[in-house]
Amino acid sequence: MHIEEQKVEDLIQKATDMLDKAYVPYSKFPVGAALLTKEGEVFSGCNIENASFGLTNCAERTAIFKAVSEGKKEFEYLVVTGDTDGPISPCGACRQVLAEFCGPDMPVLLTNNKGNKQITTVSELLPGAFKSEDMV
Ligand SMILES: O=c1ccn([C@H]2C[C@H](O)[C@@H](CO)O2)c(=O)[nH]1
Ligand SMILES: [Zn+2]
Repeated sequence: MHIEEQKVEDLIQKATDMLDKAYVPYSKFPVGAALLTKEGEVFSGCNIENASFGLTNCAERTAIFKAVSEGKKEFEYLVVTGDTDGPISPCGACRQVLAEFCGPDMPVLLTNNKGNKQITTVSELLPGAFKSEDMV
C-alpha cells in the first residue's frame, strides 16, 4: 500500500500537533500518532499518563481507540512521533493492538522531531502476533 507524499506529510504534521496535547506529568515524554482510515479520515492520538503508571495509554493506542470507538475498523497508514534520538519505537502493547486492528502489511512510519524516518509494517513490528484466528 502506497500513499501520496503529501498525505504522509499531513499525517506527520497531525502526529506532531498531538505532542502539545499529551498528558505526561510523569515521564515528560510526549508522543503523537496519526492514523489514516481507508475512508481518508485521520484520527490522531497522544499519550495519556496516570499516577498509577501502568494505566498509561500510549499515543498509538489512543489514536486506534478513538477511531474504533467511532466505528472505523479499516486502516491504511499510521505515523508515530516523539523526541527520540532515532525513529520512535512503539511498545509491545501497542504492537499487539496494531496487530488486532490493522492488516499485517499496513505501513507504519516511525519518526521523530529531528526528521528521522523509518518505514515499517504491522507484521514487522510484531512477527507471529497472537490473533483471534489462532483460538480453536
Ligand atoms: O511509542 C511509544 C512509546 C512510548 N509512549 C509513551 C508511554 C509513556 O507515556 C511515555 C514513556 O514511556 O511514552 C508512547 O505513547 N508511544
Ligand atoms: Zn505503546
